[in-house]
Amino acid sequence: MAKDSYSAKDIEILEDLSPILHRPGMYTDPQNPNHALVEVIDNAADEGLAGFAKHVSVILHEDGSATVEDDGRGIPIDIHPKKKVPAVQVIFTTLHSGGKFRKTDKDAAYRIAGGLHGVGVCVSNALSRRLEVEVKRDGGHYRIVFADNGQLREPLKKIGSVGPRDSGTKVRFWPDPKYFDSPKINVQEIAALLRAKAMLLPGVRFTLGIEKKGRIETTEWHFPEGIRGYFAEAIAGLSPVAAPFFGERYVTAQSESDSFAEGEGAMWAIAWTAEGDTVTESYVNMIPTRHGGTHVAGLREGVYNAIKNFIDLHSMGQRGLKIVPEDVWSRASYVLAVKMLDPQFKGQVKNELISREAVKLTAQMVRDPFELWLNQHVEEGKRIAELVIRQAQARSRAAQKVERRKSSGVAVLPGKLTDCASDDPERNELFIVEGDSAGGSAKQARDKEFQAVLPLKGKPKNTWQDNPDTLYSNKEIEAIALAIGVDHHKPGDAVDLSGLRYKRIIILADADVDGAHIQVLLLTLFFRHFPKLIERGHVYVAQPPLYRIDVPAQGKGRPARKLYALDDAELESLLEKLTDEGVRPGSWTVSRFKGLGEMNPEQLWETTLNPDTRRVLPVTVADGELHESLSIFNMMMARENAAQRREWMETYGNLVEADIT
Ligand SMILES: Nc1ncnc2c1ncn2[C@@H]1O[C@H](COP(=O)(O)OP(=O)(O)OP(=O)(O)O)[C@@H](O)[C@H]1O
Repeated sequence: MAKDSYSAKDIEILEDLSPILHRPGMYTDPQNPNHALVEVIDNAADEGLAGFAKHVSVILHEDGSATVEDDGRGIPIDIHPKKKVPAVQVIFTTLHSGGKFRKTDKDAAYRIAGGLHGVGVCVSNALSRRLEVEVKRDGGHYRIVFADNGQLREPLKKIGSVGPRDSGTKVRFWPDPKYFDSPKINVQEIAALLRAKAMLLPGVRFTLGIEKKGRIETTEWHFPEGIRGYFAEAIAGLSPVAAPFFGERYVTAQSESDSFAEGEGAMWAIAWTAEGDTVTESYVNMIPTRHGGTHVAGLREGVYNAIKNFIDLHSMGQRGLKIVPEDVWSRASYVLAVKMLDPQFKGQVKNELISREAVKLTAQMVRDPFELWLNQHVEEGKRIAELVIRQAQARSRAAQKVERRKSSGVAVLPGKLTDCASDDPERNELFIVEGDSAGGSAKQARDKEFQAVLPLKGKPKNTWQDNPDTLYSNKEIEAIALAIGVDHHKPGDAVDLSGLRYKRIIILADADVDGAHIQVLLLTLFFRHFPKLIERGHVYVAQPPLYRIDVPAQGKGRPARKLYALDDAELESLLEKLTDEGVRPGSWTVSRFKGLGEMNPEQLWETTLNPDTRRVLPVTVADGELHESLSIFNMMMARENAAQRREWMETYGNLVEADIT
């Protein structure tokens, strides 16, 4: 349990404020003030998660302001040792100040929490005309007020006394309309959020009051049965083919895991329906992840493996019919709530989880209990399996149709291509890889089922000037065209893409100068001779990491970790973050990958190939901008444009960082 001597010394500072007002879009969703309110609610809920708050109340006032009150420990008000002002003032005015960084310490003020960057309420304060905080703790009732986008208006003052056990925080703020497209808080979204938090924290009462004509109408959410009651309401109206499967599993001191820390794990509810919409909700440390992420990928993986085993065990499979994860997943409705020490989200709005280890964590937690459940509920299991098999049949019929169409214009596939097993172009991916050695690693690491590899020998030709008639005289270029199944064309041509053999064509090159050159040459080929593939979003560039960081275990509370960084900037910020977490600088080892060939298959799979955990950049052009991109290519790639190119480099060259290692 987190310690309860939570005070100013627990509040650490990483950086000074102000960037929020310059670039609000980087810190908040400018549609409406919901995100600013959610940050305040998340803090109150984190007090509930840490075991202190029992009631969180939200009131939306008629004047557009909102109040959030909790009965947790109260924000510390003592003088901050570094800043020499009360901690509560530091928290609302200093970016990256908070009590949630230190995860390694078993008695840190918060171990598992939705907050992590120490940015949240600074955003709410900076984007407000006025913000008032009241804190009750240690027998005193205190108040501090900010105004005009985060300026201190009334310093912290004791305004009364309270009983020794009375504690908590109350924040009221008036969003500044000039930062939002609409100044109105979206009530439905807040209600859904509080409802979900009530399900995730069955011991905490959540209420939402709406002020109308001076009176407050209050709704309360309470799910004594937690996720069961909540999920039953969520799927009411759908008819699942079998009873929902509920489960909950966390790493405990006894069940020591070598990859995960005590308290990490997941809770879930899942059911399958033959038709209708599906419910798909996911949370990380009680933060809703509207766009899902790696934890959802882990649930999918765990559930897929369990069902596949069940189908094999009960000999329900059919010859030649392959079950793929999508068959299991497309009709699943679920609510998933994961707890982890150190989640990484895409951006401060936290809509999507990107922590790679969440895939393994969730899959591990879910798989065994689900297999067990299926085998204890064989009838239910069979009905789910039948639905999955029907999905697989439908998918395979659709793919066969495409295959038949394709085989009419038979072309021989290039000998260098290591193709995938699946015939379904909707799933399949082609990696165009630099060099035979990297090609070999990619072949070992890939999922043979849907990932094909085409290794290139050395640098591909610069095809900018090539005449379409002679394009294929270069064997490498011909191999690419044959593999993808689409003929070269010009912008604006009516192109038949029905022969396209892969939905994604991914350029995979080393993260160095040669790799960048190869990327440019291949992009030149696609932009110049296969522009439709770019317009339709089929071309991607893989982003293999440049660095690997091995972080040793931090006592019993935190197992050893393997982290990856894309470039120097990411490496620097990762190391800073580790230091903030309390990891001793220098206790980690950083290794630089010299090339793709240096990664072992498992690393290459995890960082670059696995769709759930890899990083790839889609190559896109905005509508109507293809011609502009082409003219830049023309300047860069055409032989006769050397003078123009030099001029461009003299003007913009300083913006390009040369990698000269
Ligand atoms: N209601 C509250 N009760 C107790 N402490 C609070 C409360 N609200 C904020 N705090 C303290 O203030 C700190 C800063 O909060 P803030 O919202 O700025 O960042 P965070 O929650 O740490 O991270 P994030 O930027 O991801 O939201 C918290 O870490 C916590 O220590």
